[in-house]
Order: sequence, then structure tokens, then C-alpha cells
Amino acid sequence: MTSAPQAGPGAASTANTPDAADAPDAPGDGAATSADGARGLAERAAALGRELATALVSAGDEARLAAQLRELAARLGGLAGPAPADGTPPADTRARPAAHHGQEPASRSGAVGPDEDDSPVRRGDITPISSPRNPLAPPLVIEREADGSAVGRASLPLQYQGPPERVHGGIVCLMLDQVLGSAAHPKGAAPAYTRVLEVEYLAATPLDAPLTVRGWIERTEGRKRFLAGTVAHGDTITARATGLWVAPREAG
Ligand SMILES: CCCCCCCC/C=C\CCCCCCCC(=O)SCCNC(=O)CCNC(=O)[C@H](O)C(C)(C)COP(=O)(O)OP(=O)(O)OC[C@H]1O[C@@H](n2cnc3c(N)ncnc32)[C@H](O)[C@@H]1OP(=O)(O)O
Repeated sequence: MTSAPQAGPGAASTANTPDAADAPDAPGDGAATSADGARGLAERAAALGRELATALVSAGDEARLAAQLRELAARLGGLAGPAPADGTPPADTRARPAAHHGQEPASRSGAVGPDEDDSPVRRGDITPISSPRNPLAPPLVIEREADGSAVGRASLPLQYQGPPERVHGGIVCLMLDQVLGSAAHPKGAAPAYTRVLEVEYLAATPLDAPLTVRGWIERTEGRKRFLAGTVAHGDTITARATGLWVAPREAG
């Protein structure tokens, strides 16, 4: 716990998280380098958060974990600013969600990599399921296929458990919402929101195993996009979904 931050046990975490050697914080071309450096730092901090979450739910030696956490807490003390006497979070932390409406601040939007599309779901992703810089996210790594469908891949560690040894159904639904939402936004499409999402849980979705989440558009009717998708482990489809994404009227 006191060594350099590492990705959590999920394979996808490793894929999404730059290691120390890759962190783009070396001196270079001014503002872009600084933004990239902050991004790499955020992703490493999130990876540490994931590792901590896994340790908290799975540690066998609780006394050792407690000692490690005391040491870590002492090192990190003051990181988020001085704690108010009444124990409430610092004011800037509480203000942030309302301030950026679920997107990253505009100043960071330039950090989107060349391999990412400009879909509103992908741009500046800070969601709790697919963002590499959000420690709540495994993260699910989502790619767009040549046919326009979206594919997400992740291996979910113990903190995502619902019933013993199975991924929580709400997390399965969350993965589908994000991947179908990604598929619902081909390049240039107006932002649309999940109006209906129906999930059938067909079989256990295993923890700590590679999962593939697929989403695709079945048909479009004006501002309505009808989606379908699956969650699979190997050849086993563990869940399937259908959904409706609707662009608000004013968006056309
Ligand atoms: C994916 C979003 C991307 C865009 C964001 C860009 C910026 C952020 C960037 C990066 C962040 C990434 C974020 C990832 C997000 C992951 C997914 C989510 O969590 S989405 C949040 C949860 N969902 C909501 O908050 C929607 C809440 N609902 C609404 O806001 C409205 O209901 C809305 C805009 C969706 C529709 O409003 P109306 O007033 O137009 O609704 P009416 O007219 O009643 O229905 C629309 C059409 O749908 C049909 N419809 C309704 N229910 C139906 C049903 N059950 N079956 C079939 N059709 C149905 C209706 O008949 C109507 O069709 P007819 O216009 O008449 O042809």
C-alpha cells in the first residue's frame, strides 16, 4: 500500500491506467503537457483508490491493513485541504458536481486522446463505470467497432459483488447503460438520454473474470434510438438488454 500506485486487480484497470514511466508529466510544450500531467496523476490516484477499495473488501489480515492505512492516511493528510471542524467536506469538493454538469471542466477537454471519438458520452468521461480517473469505475474500457456498435471490456473485482461470487445486478445494468449509451451516439449524433432500459439477467455474471459488454442500435425513429445489448463471459451471455434513448425535443 505504501509502494507506487498500481492498477487494481482487474485487467481493464491496467489497460486504462498509465504507469509511472508513461505518465506524461515530463517538461515539454507548456499547457498541453501540464493538462496531460494532471490527467495522468488523476488516473494514478484513481488506480490507488481502486486498489484500496479491493483491499478494504478482501483483506484477510485486517490488523496489517489497518496499520498500512494509518500510515497512508498520515501521508495523505491535508491532500483535500483542511477538514472543517464539523467534519463536512471542503466547500470546493461539494460544489464540483453541480458546477460541471457531469462533464469535465472545459479546460481538460483537450486531453481526449486521438483514439477516442467525439461522442458526448465519451468526451471527458468521468462516469462511475468507464472513467479511468474515477476510482468508482473498474474502469470498463469501451471501444467503438467499425460497424458502429460499442464494446466494453472489464474484469470486476470483489467490491462489485452482489450475491456471493456474482457481479451485483445494478452494476451489470450500469455497464449496459453506459455501453448502449455509447452505441446510441454515433459521430455527430445529438445527445440522447436513457428513457427505457430493460435488463434480463440470464445467468450469473462472474467476478474477476473477463466480461464483454456489447451495445448496438436496432433502429432509429426521429429522435428515438432503440438499442440492444448483451453482457457475456466467454460464450455465455449472462444478461441482455433493450433500451430507448431519446434526444430532447429542442435538440431536433
Ligand atoms: C447518454 C447521455 C449523453 C448526453 C449527455 C451529454 C453531456 C454529458 C457528457 C458525458 C456524460 C456521459 C453520461 C453517460 C450517461 C449514461 C446513461 C445515463 O445515465 S442517462 C441519465 C438517465 N436518464 C435521464 O436522465 C433521462 C430522463 N428523461 C428525460 O430527460 C426525458 O424523458 C427525455 C429527454 C429522455 C424525453 O423527454 P420527452 O419530453 O421528449 O419525453 P416523451 O415525449 O414523453 O417521450 C419521448 C418519446 O419516447 C416515447 N416513449 C416513452 N416511453 C416509451 C416506452 N416505454 N416505449 C416506447 N416509447 C416510449 C414517447 O412515446 C415519445 O415518442 P414520440 O415523440 O411520441 O414519438
